[in-house]
Amino acid sequence: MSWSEVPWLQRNSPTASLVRLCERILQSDDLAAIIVDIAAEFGVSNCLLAVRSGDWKIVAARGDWDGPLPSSQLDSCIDREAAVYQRGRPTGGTILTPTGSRDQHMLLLSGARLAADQLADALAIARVLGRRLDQLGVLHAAHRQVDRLKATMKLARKFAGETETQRLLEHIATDAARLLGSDRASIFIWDREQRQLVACPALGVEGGRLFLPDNKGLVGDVIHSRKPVIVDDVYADPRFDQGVDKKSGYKTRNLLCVPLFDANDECLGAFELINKRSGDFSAEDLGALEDFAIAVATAVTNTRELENLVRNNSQLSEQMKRRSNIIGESPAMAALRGTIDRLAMTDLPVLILGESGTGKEVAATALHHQGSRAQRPFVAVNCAALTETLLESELFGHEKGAFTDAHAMHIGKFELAEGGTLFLDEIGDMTLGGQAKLLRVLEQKVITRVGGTQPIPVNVRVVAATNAHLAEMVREKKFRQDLYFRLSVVTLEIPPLRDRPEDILPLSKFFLERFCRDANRKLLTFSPDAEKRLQMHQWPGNVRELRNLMERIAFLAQGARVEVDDLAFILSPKRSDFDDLADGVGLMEATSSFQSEYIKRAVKRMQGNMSDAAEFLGLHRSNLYRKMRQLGMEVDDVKP
Ligand SMILES: Nc1ncnc2c1ncn2[C@@H]1O[C@H](COP(=O)(O)OP(=O)(O)OP(=O)(O)O)[C@@H](O)[C@H]1O
Repeated sequence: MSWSEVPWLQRNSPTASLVRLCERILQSDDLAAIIVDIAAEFGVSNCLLAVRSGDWKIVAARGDWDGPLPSSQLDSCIDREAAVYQRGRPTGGTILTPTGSRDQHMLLLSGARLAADQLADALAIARVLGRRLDQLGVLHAAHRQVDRLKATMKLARKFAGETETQRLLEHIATDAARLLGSDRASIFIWDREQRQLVACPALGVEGGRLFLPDNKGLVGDVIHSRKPVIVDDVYADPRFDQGVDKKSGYKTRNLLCVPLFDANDECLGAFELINKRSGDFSAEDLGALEDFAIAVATAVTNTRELENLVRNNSQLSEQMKRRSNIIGESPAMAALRGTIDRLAMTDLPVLILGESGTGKEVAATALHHQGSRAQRPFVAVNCAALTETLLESELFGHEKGAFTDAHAMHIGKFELAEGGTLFLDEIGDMTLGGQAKLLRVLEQKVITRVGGTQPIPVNVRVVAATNAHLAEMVREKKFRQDLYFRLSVVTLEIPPLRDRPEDILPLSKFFLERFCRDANRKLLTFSPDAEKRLQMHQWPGNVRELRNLMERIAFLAQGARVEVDDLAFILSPKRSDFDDLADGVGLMEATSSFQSEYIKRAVKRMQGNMSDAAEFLGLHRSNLYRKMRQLGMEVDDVKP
């Protein structure tokens, strides 16, 4: 049997047209058309669909309802779930019937020929209409949710491009208020350390930011309970903090507030909408704001991380810049600074030579920071610390699976230094195989990761350094001549500290100040004897030794002034000045030897000025000459 053969639908069946009407109602989503259809079926001039939303409101109508809606009768029908027939209105009979919809709709029919026996039919049709209204409600809510999610996704993409938290929060607030039909929106970021909430943007408040204690108000409640709130009348809610309205001069009526969670489910703060443009906030608004909050939390976390990175990066480069200050008053250091000034803006390869600890890396960082590559990375590699295979993967990187331990792809130092400077320290320790590979990259300016095939172009300035005698190594064929020429287009030579005594005190004071700051103590000074002692030391470990000594003094010295005893304890004669004295000599001979050496250094420090040297040694000038004669020394022996 087909549907059209069902007896209820046959022409002579009293129910046929009602069943057909039910069918049309259940298929239509046009409420106005449904109401017209119902009016026609019942032969009435007026047909109304009304909803109880606070007061009664007309949703759809056919004809004009004469007079106000009979609110109390409608209330009574809904509450009793009963339909009524009334006679006596000027237009004839009236039927009021509940639809049974979730949102409490009533169907009203009125017409001259409307009879009491149509009540049952009207109630049945109203129930079918009620079902359809519920279905349409769900459908419309789903459509609205899809639209909102689309809009949220679009905004999330926009937020993802934002790099500053403050600007991001302002965009979010404006977009959220617009999307959810409310007057204002605010985001509260929870500063747990300070136990406060930072509201942003806080419109009407100077600076656009408002600081509130985190245990007050509805927002305080939301972040601690981790649950959202909807409040229809905030002034009737004891949790509401009226102080905010007083500060901003804005009157809050109702609000919706949801917590913001990051990916680890940590509460970041709260998101609040204030004053819905029409009516109160609904459960649907809550769902929408919660969806929106997910995108907001992700965007806020990302921007904050980015800001931290940028801050750390600029702190680091500031730190690097400070570290690249070349301290020293000797002519050698003045010349070095001048050469670096001239070289910094070029891309010429530079080879820095000097004993260990003389400041070769400091010179390399100064070259980087004073040049056009300063905003790009400075990457240092210690070539001595790496075997040939490791060096290759360290410099050029490797692809995943390139060798047994290559569990993941690894970016090499050349790629990391892109646009910046690569500092190859201890270049003299690189194997000949490593040198060949490095030379090829320097010539072609292209690298290939170990295990890879793709050539990757690199734009890197190379600065190399060594404490080895590279030219000698070239002669001995331990270092490739072609690489030597490529690296040493310009050579900077940093003299050992013992050959630039003018730098000892400025460096000592510079480091002592830095380490006193680190040790959180008042700046220490040197006694005149301590200064002399520092200047007489040979500094075999160069500036690094001096730096380490100052660090220990800053943390260990007990008085407010560094005395010679503080140094005697650290600058043990065994370790330095006396190393070069012959072993196994008698005390007299050793003493004479020490005195000769000491006098020689004093004269050298004073650049050959015998009066200054005598003063430095605490002797009268004539006594100095006498002493020298006693020791068998000639003036020409000691003059530099
Ligand atoms: N002229 C200088 N001004 C300020 N600090 C310096 C100076 N020279 C060296 N230093 C400091 O001394 C220490 C050693 O310097 P650096 O590492 O540059 O020496 P290096 O010659 O590269 O040593 P190595 O050959 O052992 O690598 C560092 O802490 C550095 O900051």
